[in-house]
Amino acid sequence: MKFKFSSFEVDDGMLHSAAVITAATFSCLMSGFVLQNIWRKYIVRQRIKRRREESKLSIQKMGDYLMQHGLSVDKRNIILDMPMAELQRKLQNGSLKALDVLRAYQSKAIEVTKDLNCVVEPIWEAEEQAIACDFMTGKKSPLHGIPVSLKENYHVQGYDSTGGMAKFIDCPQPDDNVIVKTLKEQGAIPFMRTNLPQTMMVYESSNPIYGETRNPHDPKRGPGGSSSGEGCLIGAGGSVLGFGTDIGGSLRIPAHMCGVCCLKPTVGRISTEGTHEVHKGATLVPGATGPLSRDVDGLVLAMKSLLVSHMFELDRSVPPIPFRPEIYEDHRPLRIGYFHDIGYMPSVPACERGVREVREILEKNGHTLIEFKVPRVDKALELFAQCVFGDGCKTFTDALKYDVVDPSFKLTYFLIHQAPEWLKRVAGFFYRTVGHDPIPKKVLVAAAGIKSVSKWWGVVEDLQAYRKKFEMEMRANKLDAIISPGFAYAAIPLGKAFLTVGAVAYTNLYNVINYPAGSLPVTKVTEEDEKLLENYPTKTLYAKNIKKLSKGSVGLPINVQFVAPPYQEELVLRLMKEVETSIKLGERHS
Ligand SMILES: CCCCCCCCCCCCCCCCCC(=O)NCCO
Repeated sequence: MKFKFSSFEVDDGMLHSAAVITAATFSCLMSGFVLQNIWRKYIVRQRIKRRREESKLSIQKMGDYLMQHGLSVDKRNIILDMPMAELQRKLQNGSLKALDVLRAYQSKAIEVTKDLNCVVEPIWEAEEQAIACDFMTGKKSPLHGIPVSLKENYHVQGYDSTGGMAKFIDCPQPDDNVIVKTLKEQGAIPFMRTNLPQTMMVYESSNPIYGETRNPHDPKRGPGGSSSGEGCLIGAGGSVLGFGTDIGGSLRIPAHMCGVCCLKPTVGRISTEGTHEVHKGATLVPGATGPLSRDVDGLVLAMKSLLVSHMFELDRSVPPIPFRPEIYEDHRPLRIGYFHDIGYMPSVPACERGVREVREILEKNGHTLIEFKVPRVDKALELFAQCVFGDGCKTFTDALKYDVVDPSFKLTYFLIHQAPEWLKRVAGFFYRTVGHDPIPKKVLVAAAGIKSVSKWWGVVEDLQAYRKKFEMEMRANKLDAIISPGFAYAAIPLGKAFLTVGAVAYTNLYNVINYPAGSLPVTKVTEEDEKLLENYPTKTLYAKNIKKLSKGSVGLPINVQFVAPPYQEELVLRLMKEVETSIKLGERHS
């Protein structure tokens, strides 16, 4: 048979050859594509393996070095037991050497990371800096000789900031970030880099490069995240001051689960330049940087030392507001709002008791406590998801292309980041009908992305309206501050955070409204709390999971959050210090 096109004729044979050529080209392209994918994934796996080995080797080398140059156990333990104020005083008056303090903390950090895997690598330049500190004469800077640990996503010259993602291996940072520069200028010695979960958008603690960090109070449980390594290292006594980041609770969740203090400042109060975030462009609910410490004095010292002209000069977007001692040291009685339940899922009995006990302390100290109802938490959660996943999670999926997805991140990655919108809707339907919870659907649909600029502007308006509503509620009650649970529950078994992820509402609320929030350890889970857990209401799927996963948590730390309007960090710290002092006095008298 012959086909006649306008100027030439095509017979069967030609048609057949064309089909064969097309099929061959197509299968070549397909196999090329498949082979390229396999090759890329292979290269990535090799890169991950090499980086992991380098990290282990560097930690081991530091351990070996300390065997020869370390301190005696007694001397080391005396230093490690010092609260921040005493450590600072002794370094200032010269009765402690910076090098001894560094060696004490290096050796403790290397010791605890063997079991807990909280350190990703030591910062080798620390030794040189400590020696320089000890040779210094004249007036000492406030952080003189204080070792500080840094979450891995803080840019440090010469080191990678991977955020647990293979794509960023072998990209050494050209410079220290603004906080690191300011800390060094103030005499601090960055000495360890700490672990985090892959992408940092989960409150788990594992990534394929550096592995899984465990809880210092129960290694079968997670330390929270994403500043997992910081919470764990400080909680285990291997660091006295550290720094992390927080977009939805990543400073406060690990602080709560590991029993340490932290402060998430208002975004803008201190510099956020030079930290690795996957979705830096999502500025409506941006990431905060902030300190974690063993005690409130550590947080105060960190803030005083950072809020100085050096930082304001390095990052001119930061308003030059120095630390205001007049607010921190004020004794004026305050009106403080409190809640135990975000209005979405109740906090477990231990967390509720934590807030109750802090309330009693504050009332005894002369403050007025008023019950506060959080305005529409479903809206806050939806806004959070719209703001951080507004691109339909493309930034996240691009960052993880060819990467190994960590087992602890797989469900989040699949359902929130990768699934097509129809599947998100089906999952949302499941949560609503079987899980008796309408909120996940809103979050999942939000994570499918904002479809137009006008819809995006609508989100901006909604966010502004929600922030105003919150402010008006506080004004209506004439509130100066708020206290609320450190989180919905204490540390749960490793890898299970996704099953309870709605609990993030307890922390990300304060990111959505951009209020400074501190977290303070106030109690531990008791046998009585465990008994009361039996009556924990389990209306939703999340609540059922919380009840199940919270069993066996006696002895785990419980924190309370302290919150104030934007730029009132000093007020937050004042209240935290007041409660910390009262708890210590109470312990001494009991
Ligand atoms: C399956 C749907 C669940 C919907 C309900 C819950 C909302 C979940 C929102 C997504 C989870 C985000 C967790 C964030 C953890 C902390 C992140 C953070 O602060 N990162 C800091 C990065 O520097």
